[in-house]
Order: sequence, then structure tokens, then C-alpha cells
Amino acid sequence: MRSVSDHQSVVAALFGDPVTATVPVSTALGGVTATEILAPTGLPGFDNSAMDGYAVRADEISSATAQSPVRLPVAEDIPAGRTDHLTLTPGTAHRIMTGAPMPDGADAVVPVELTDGGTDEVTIRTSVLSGKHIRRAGSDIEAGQPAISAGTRLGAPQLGLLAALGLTEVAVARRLRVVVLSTGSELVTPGQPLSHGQIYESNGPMLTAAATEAGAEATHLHYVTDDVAAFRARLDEISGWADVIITSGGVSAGAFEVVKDALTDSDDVEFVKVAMQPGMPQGCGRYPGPDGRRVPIITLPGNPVSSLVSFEVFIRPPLRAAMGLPDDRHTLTAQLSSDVRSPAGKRQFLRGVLRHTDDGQVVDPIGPPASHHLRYLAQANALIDIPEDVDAVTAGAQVEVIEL
Ligand SMILES: Nc1nc2c(c(=O)[nH]1)N[C@H]1C(S)=C(S)[C@@H](COP(=O)(O)OP(=O)(O)OC[C@H]3O[C@@H](n4cnc5c(N)ncnc54)[C@H](O)[C@@H]3O)O[C@H]1N2
Ligand code: MOO
Repeated sequence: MRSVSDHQSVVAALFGDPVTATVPVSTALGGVTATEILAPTGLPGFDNSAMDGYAVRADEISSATAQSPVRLPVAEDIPAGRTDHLTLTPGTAHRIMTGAPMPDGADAVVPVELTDGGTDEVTIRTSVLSGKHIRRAGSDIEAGQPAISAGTRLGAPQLGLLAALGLTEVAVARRLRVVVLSTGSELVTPGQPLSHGQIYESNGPMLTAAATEAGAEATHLHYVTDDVAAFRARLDEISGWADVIITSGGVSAGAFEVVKDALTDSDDVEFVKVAMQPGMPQGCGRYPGPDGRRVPIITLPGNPVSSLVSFEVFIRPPLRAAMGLPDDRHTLTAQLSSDVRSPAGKRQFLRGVLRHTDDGQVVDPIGPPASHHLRYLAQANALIDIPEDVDAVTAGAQVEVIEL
């Protein structure tokens, strides 16, 4: 049997380096910057007022008090958006709004609250220091300075900054198109009636969600019959556009294993047993599409817990790396709250609930190890990682935990 870490390396080798694509900023949410982005312009682009008030020369109102205010004629109104260049004539004030360009010659803004709000003439009751309430050109970022570093995941603030800089396109690591192809004649799409022996298809939606959550563009397809030729024809079609194919089911030792039957005896995909529970039967390789593309394909076992745990252990880290994304799963040590057993010679990933207590991290194992218990998977927020050479761990011991 192959070790988990060896199979991780084999799967990871199927993924290439991130590919750069230039996309409109409007569609770049969630993308990862491929390069450092330098500001093409400074922000703010010009000196402007931080307050609604009056642009003045500070030395002309330095004596202003409530008892002895200074009166100045108001020579201009400057709303935000006024585009002409103005100069403040000595002995006057300009009524100015937040974001409006400062007139040349003015070196401070008096907030309207400190005045009588006059429109022809303003009475100023307080002095202000030179420079007060002015947002200087380039004080946020200067033209040519790094705005966003390479490898940044673009969220709302970053998209706001790109827009503020007037950028319409951004180079990002391309999101990979992942196809999740579930197989199994017993599987029925939720919403349809079930006959005896049939179950609802759950791996497809689950793995598609996992791939999407990992940052990929994931599509779910469901293949129903056990016809090997038809299955290969389906893969031929998918391999024309998918970057990664993930199948679930049909890889163990049974008589109707469409995935294994379609891909075995080829040099392209290998089927192996990995010393792991859940997730022992695995397959991976490159599917040779008719157009010459060799698309990474990872064939996961059908048992639901096995398929999701396998995705976490083998696919998620290299999938994210191939999109420029860091591995964001945290591995930590926690105290086990009850005894567990583990099959000798297999690395076990048990479902657990991780709690952060005053005395440190504690993890409660939940559910049996069998790989059809979706309920416990849905309750878990962590996987407890029990090494291959350990067959029992007692309560109170420290264990490795992968936080989900
Ligand atoms: N004789 C042996 N039998 C089995 C072995 C073995 O080594 N020898 N391995 C067992 C282990 S471990 C696993 S895991 C499974 C893997 O089986 P397959 O990958 O071939 O998956 P299926 O047989 O198609 O399905 C297994 C199980 O999972 C259910 N399933 C499958 N797909 C879905 C889906 N999309 N949504 C919900 N449930 C799904 C399916 O109905 C089966 O109950 O093999 C063991 N057997
Ligand atoms: O190894 Mo299977 O994946 O436990 O049920």
C-alpha cells in the first residue's frame, strides 16, 4: 500500500504552476494577483478638502475667536466635481465641500460648524492651523508605489483600490475549471423519487462545493450507467475544456466499477490502495483527450466521507497552489477528549469537533470510523490525523488536528 504522503506527492505532481490571465476588475473577485500592482496615479489625485467648510489662508484667521470672529467675503463655491483650477485671492474665503479640489493659495479648511455658514460673507469663530482638513495629493498612495502585492486574494477592499486607481483589468492566476463527475447507477438526483436500492447523489454537490470553496470554478456532472465506452466518450468531451477532472465512485474491487474499468490497463491513470482510512482506493493520472490535452484526473472513492476526506488530503492543497492560493488549512495540536482506536498500518482521519478552551485546544472524536456517516462529517470542524503506526490513542493525549 502507498503511504498518504507518497500519494499526496503523486497527485500534486499532476498540477502545474499558476497560469496568468488578464481579467476585467469587475469579474476579478476571489482572484489572486499574478504580479505586483503599482499605482498608475497617486491617491488622492489632488489636494482636496476633508470637510464641508471654507478654504482659507490660515494666517488670515489666526485671531478668530467666538468673541472676536473674522469675517471674509465668499468668492467661490467649490462643490466636489468642479474641474477648473481656482486661486484664493488674499482676504477672501471659498465655500468648499468634502472631496472638492483646494484652490491654490488656501492652506486650511474651516469646518462649516465653526462658522455662521454664510454664502456671501462668512463669519469664522475659530482659528485653524495651516494644513488642517486638507487631504494631500498622494497621501494615501503615490504614483508608482506598490498598491497590491503579488499573490493577494482580491476581495472587496482590493477591488475598491483597483477601481480608485482607475484600473479596469488585472492580471490574476487563472481559476481552474474543475469538473466533478459522480458515477453510480444507484444515484438519483435530489428532488426525484427513490426506488428501493437507490440513494440520493451527494458526492457531486459536496465535492463541487469543496472545489468552489477552494477557489476553483467547479462544475458538477453526473454519469449514470455502467457503460464504459459511453463513460470514455463523456471524458473525451470533458477533457476538451476542463483543467482538472475529479470522479467519485467506481474505483474499488467490485464488478461494475465504471471508472476503474474505463481507465485501468492504460499508462495514463493508475489505481492504488493508499494506507489510509477513509479513502483507501484511489486513482490518479492524466486523461488523454482526443485533442491531445492531458487533463489531470483524480478518481476518488465513492463512500461520501472517503471522497471528501480524500479531496481535503490529496486535492485541495495542490489545487489551491495551482491557482496561486496558499494552503489555508491549519494543522494544530489538540488534546483528545476520549479514547480512539485506529487500524494498524493505516493513517486515519477521524472526524472531530475542535474546541478552543481556556486550557488550550480540545478535540472530541465524533461518529464511527466507517465512511458512510455523512451526519458526523457535517458536524465536524476538524479531522483528527492518527499516524499509520498508531493503533490506539487514549483520552488526554495530544493529537494532530486539521482545522476545516
Ligand atoms: N471487496 C472490496 N470492496 C470494497 C473495498 C475493497 O477494498 N474491497 N473497498 C471499500 C472502500 S474502503 C471504499 S471507500 C469503497 C469505494 O468504492 P467505490 O469507489 O468503487 O465506490 P462505489 O462502489 O461506487 O460506492 C461506494 C459507496 O458509496 C456510495 N456512493 C458512491 N457515489 C456516491 C455519490 N455520488 N453520492 C452518494 N453516495 C455515493 C455508493 O452508493 C456506495 O454505497 O469500496 C469499498 N468496497
Ligand atoms: O477506505 Mo474506504 O474509503 O474507508 O471507506
